Amino acid sequence: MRAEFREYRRAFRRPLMTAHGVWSERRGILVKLTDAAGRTGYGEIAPLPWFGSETLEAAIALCQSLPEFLDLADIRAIAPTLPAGQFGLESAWDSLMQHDPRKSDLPDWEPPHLSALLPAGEGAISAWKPLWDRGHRTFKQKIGVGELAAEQAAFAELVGQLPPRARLRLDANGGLDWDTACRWLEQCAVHPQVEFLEQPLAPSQFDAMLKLAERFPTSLALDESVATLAQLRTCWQRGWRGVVVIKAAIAGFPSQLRAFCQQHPVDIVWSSALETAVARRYIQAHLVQPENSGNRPDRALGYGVAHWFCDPAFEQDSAAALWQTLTASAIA
Ligand SMILES: O=C(O)CCC(=O)c1ccccc1C(=O)O
Ligand SMILES: [Mg+2]
Repeated sequence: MRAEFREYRRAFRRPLMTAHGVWSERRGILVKLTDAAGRTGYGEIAPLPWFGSETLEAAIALCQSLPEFLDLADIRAIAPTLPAGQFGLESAWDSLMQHDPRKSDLPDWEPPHLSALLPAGEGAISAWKPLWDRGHRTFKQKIGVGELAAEQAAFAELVGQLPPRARLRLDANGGLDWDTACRWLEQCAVHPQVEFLEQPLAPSQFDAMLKLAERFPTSLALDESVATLAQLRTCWQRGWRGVVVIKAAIAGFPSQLRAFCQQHPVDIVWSSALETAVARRYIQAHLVQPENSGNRPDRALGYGVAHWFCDPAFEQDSAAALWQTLTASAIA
């Protein structure tokens, strides 16, 4: 299998504001595998170092270290310290092996609906209605970005406006401490539209997160704590039975993730790492299936972030066309 790699770098239309700071462009790598018969498979390495994956530099070094002609053993040997690399190479391999040109690779079941990401703070108040009118029923808002009092005032206004059957996810990206997490959960307790509070505390605060989950009625979700399959395994072994947000693009080998999800009744929310359509299509076709979605195949997908890139080529379906636009940035 001949392996080629091209780097990409594109701005978002609007930056993602989280407790980690402002993120305004995505960098990553497209992978192209070609077999002796000329069949191709594409994959994407989309690292998220602030989330716990490898850096782009480490991913580039991986691409440079792989042989030009590789087989499955070379892919399986990619170190667990390179989870986005494991995903990108194995998904490219799967795409080549499983691609049947007579068949669409779109799932043959109706996937759960998409959660729409709202701006942080009071920006959400004018943003939710047009999204509701477009059919979104689940929303997500970042918290822990600005000042607590202002964020809680905006939250109260937002939940006051949302129809009772709307669902709202709050995502703190690990930016709260015990006291502020309690103050948020007190607010959430009186607003049944809140589906869950995502990653209130830093991943190092696992035991405190278990305690919080016991103390308040609102569900908690882990995200940064379960960035990779290895972390998901550890949290499961340590007793986490709440929601887990899975960003498959940085979680490691998709085959192992699939096996884990089929063997354990995990309450999964599949979520974007703001990857391009290349990884997104693979994830939606090969992972977001009822049999891989633990006990809750009805959770809205964290993929309501389409059109996040300025460059429309990054949202389109054809990996081959996107590959062509990146000719100038081949990794030698
Ligand atoms: O999960 C979603 O609904 C949207 C995706 C999202 O919020 C996200 C996107 C990129 C990086 C981190 C996160 C996050 O969940 O923290
Ligand atoms: Mg999150």
